[in-house]
Amino acid sequence: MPAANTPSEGIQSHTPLPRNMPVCPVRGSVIYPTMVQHIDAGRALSIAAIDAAMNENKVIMIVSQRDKDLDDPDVDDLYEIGTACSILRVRKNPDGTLQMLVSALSRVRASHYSKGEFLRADAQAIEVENGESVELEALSRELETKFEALIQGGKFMAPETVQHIQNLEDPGQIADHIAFNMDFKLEDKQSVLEAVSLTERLRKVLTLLDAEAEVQSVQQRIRQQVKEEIDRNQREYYLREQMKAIQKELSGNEGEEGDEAEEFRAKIEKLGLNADVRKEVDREVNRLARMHPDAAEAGVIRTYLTWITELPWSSRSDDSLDIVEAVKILDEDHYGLEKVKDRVLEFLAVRRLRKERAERGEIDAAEVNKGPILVFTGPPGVGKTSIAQSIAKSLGRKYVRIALGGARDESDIRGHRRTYIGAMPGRIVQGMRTAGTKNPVVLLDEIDKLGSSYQGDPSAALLEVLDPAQNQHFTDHYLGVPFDLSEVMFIATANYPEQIPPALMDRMEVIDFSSYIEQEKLEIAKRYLLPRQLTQNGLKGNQIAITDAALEKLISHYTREAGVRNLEREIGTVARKVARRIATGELKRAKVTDKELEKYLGNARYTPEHEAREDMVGVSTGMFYTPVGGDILFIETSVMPGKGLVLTGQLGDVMRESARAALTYAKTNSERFHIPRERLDDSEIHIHVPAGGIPKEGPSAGTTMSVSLVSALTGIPARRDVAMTGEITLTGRVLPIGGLKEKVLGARRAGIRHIILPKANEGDLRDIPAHLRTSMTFHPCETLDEVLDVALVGGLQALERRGSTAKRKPARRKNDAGASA
Ligand SMILES: Nc1ncnc2c1ncn2[C@@H]1O[C@H](COP(=O)(O)OP(=O)(O)OP(=O)(O)O)[C@@H](O)[C@H]1O
Repeated sequence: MPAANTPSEGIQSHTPLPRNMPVCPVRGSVIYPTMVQHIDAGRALSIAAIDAAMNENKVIMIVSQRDKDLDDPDVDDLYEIGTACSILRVRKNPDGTLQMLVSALSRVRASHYSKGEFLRADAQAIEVENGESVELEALSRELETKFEALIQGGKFMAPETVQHIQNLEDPGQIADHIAFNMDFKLEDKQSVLEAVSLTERLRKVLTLLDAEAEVQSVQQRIRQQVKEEIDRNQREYYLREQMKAIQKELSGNEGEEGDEAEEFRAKIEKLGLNADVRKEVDREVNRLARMHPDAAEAGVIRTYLTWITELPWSSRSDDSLDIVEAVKILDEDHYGLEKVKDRVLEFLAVRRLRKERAERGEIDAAEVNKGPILVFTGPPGVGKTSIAQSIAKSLGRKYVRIALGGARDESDIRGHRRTYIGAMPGRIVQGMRTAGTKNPVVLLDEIDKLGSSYQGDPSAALLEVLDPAQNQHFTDHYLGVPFDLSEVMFIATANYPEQIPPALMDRMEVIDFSSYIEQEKLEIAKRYLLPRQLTQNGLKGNQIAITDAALEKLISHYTREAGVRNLEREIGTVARKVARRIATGELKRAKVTDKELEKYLGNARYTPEHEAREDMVGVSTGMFYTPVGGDILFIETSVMPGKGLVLTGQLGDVMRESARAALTYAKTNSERFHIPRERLDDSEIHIHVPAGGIPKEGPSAGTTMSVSLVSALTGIPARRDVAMTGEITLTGRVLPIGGLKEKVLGARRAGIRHIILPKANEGDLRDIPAHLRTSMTFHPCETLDEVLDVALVGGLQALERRGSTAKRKPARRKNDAGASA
């Protein structure tokens, strides 16, 4: 410890320092011994201190204030360690501020500050410890190397400063100068000043340089990355421009093709594609941009991109789930169909509740659309398609119909891969394009007409379309990227639900539409079809009146259908003809009565089948069902000399088997029915089912055949007012059949009042409108004996009675069908 207050380092080490000196606080910087520096002073407190120092021995303590924002620092705001400086020169600026040039003498520690007009300090020079020389040497070399590396690495420092530092020899000075010139934080600079031991000071500066080097390398890495990115962009831009120029040269036209890719890019930008899809699509655009516009491949890509840009990737319509409104719309567009409407409304109500729960966050949004797919089944023209349209209308959604009839390959649903010439997306994606939103109502029409072939089963692909767990990522082969179908509401239609592939059926809920009876058709015609046809044909309501009788005749004599499609067409024809007569001035208004119908539509096209005129031997009345509705048919049997069973009338295999079963039954019961053995053994039995060229199939004519056969063999006539249906077994049991409702409606239309049906079908009678049910008599039967009891004139008793008379004379026959027997 020196006895006097002698500077321990510095240029004027011989000059003793005063024990008390004025203090000039500085902000944000630290001055180290041996430096010569300009200091600007503007604050009154600094100016006063400088003045005082000049009047004393020109020594002043320069010290940093801890907070550089303080204008008038107090004693506690100053660091304890500062630098004693000798003032070399002071210059007064015109604005009253001072500039002084100081030479830093020594690190000093203030043991006490006092504040008056300015600050003063009792300060003591700090003895610097040199430390071990080898270590010092090592540290000092390391410091020089690090500093140089930093400068080499691009750290900016004025060249003359760098040179000055490199010329210094004293390690302490080197450390000080580096600390002064680098942009270290104030606390770090102060800590270098406060480091009393030289080795500690060097270590501190080394650490700070290390941190600086770290920052520098990160900076460099960032710079490099930015540069590479810019380079790549520039390179791509440059290449693209070159390519455009080359294409322009080759094609001789003004760069349209480059613009084409740009146009696609702009459209794609707006589609809201997810990242994966976007990547794939961008790749195709880039390929297109690189290609000659006339190249065949370019055409393929162009078509692909057009498809992509026209699909609804993110646009959707808002659902309106207002049930009251839905009821209104369904009623407005459709007569009757109460059960169907109820089910549709329930379905909408469930959706609405689910949507509300999803909005409250109680269930996942994806759950809203879950649930069975509705499938509307029933004959053509009963309103399946049009009610689906009304559902879309009431939901405020777009509507598209996708025809599935005849779809035989997987590619019909899923499209062809783009490698095929003329490849196209499948019907689903085509439908989505037509819809233009991602949440339309999609009607999958005729789902029962899906075929299958060696090229894959379309129903498997359809399964994916309808499965909520999979259809979010439905992949069409042509698009090659997933398309989200999860928001679509699918509804299917089918004429024959039993022909829907079972796997699909599992996911569906059947809503059955049955055929209309005459009365319903009349109402639909009056309320919906007629007004619509009038408008379509430019007629006003008062220009034409069609009487109810005319409409009834139209229904019975000009159409034969379960629905009302042909009826509408025929009404349209009448309306058109009337319109023509009005337009030519021939008429002002027309009244169409049933008598006049022929004038407009020509001769009646159908004569409805009516119950037979009388009870006949060998002729029984059956019922059948086709897609156009139910009707009756007659089965005739005649027995003549000869051998074997002859069946005519375009009968299918199953129906032929029914006939054989009926014969076997008759044979096994021949004794009971008093049928002579020789009549069975030496006769040709001919069963004929008339009614033109209509092919007939199915087991349900079993009872009718048996009645016809037994009647022909026994000579007991069958009742004309009884129609029947039912499958039979060899032992004479009666088994259930399908389509009962349609069959009964058909029979009723033909004027029949007694129906024999299998006991097991009794429950189906519920589907028949009550007013029809009460006006008819139903005979549920379990055995053929019961059937014969109802169907034969006189019932089973007649058979037994006949036993006593048969041997004497054959029964009198009333018709020619059995005449030759
Ligand atoms: N109950 C009804 N009320 C009013 N109009 C009806 C009703 N039922 C059917 N129609 C009308 O009959 C026509 C045919 O109906 P639609 O096309 O919906 O039949 P469909 O059952 O879908 O037949 P397909 O199975 O052949 O597709 C439509 O114009 C429809 O508006």
